[in-house]
Amino acid sequence: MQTVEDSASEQAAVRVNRVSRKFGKREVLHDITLEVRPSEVFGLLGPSGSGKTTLIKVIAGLDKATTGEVFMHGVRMPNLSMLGRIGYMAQSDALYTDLTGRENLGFFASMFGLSGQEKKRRMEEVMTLVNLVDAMPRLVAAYSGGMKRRLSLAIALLHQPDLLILDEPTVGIDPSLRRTIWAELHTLCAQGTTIIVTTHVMDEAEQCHRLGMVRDGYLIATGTPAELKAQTKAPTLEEAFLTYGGGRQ
Ligand SMILES: Nc1ncnc2c1ncn2[C@@H]1O[C@H](COP(=O)(O)OP(=O)(O)OP(=O)(O)O)[C@@H](O)[C@H]1O
Repeated sequence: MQTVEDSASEQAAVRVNRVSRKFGKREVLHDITLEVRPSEVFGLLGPSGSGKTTLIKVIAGLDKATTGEVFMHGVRMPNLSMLGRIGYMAQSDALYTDLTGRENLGFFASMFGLSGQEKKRRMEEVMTLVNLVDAMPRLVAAYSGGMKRRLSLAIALLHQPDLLILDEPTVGIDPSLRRTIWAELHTLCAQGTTIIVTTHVMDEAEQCHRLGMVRDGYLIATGTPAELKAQTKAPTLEEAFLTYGGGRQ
């Protein structure tokens, strides 16, 4: 049976409804409600330790809210078929370092149910995207930090997810490749992918369609970068953040 909440959530790619998360007695997410619209890049902006990773883990179904709920296209999460439509890239790379890049990709591609020509084609496509084709035969142990990030991103994209959740995807990646990756995120978005990305870098936050500002486990503001600056009369997002967070009188 559908509840009123469920039907309201159908408009949103993701709806987070009054989510709190406690670790022991300590609450690190406080009553968070937000909506991510289909085909937008939604950024979660906040300093280290503010709760961004915890929130996206709850959204991705990797962690459970203590109270509250998450819906994806109106379906209450976690839901097995919806989980298969999510691509998740964690902050620390979950890679097999004693395998090559190609072997890592092949392993995850098989896990996602890809096989034959399609598997080969997708592996080439995602590695071209992150500029790692030449490194495919090399052991991941010999990759730099940035290369591992790019391989992790390639893996998250393999099964063409509807919802891509990226935890600080461009840490350790040089500015020119960072631009390429952001351009690709916008292309994916234009093709219908919804993207949630965490960042504490202001110039990346500027590239998101909408932002949720997170501080000390509270969602302190949501809006487009332009709206957030206009509402606070701040020239930069950083100043807007400080204004919302109570850092400026
Ligand atoms: N498994 C856990 N057990 C206890 N506390 C935790 C756990 N995971 C996260 N926390 C705490 O929750 C708070 C939010 O952490 P979280 O990793 O979500 O922040 P973040 O904004 O993603 O930070 P960063 O940008 O450094 O990753 C922190 O105070 C952290 O210590």
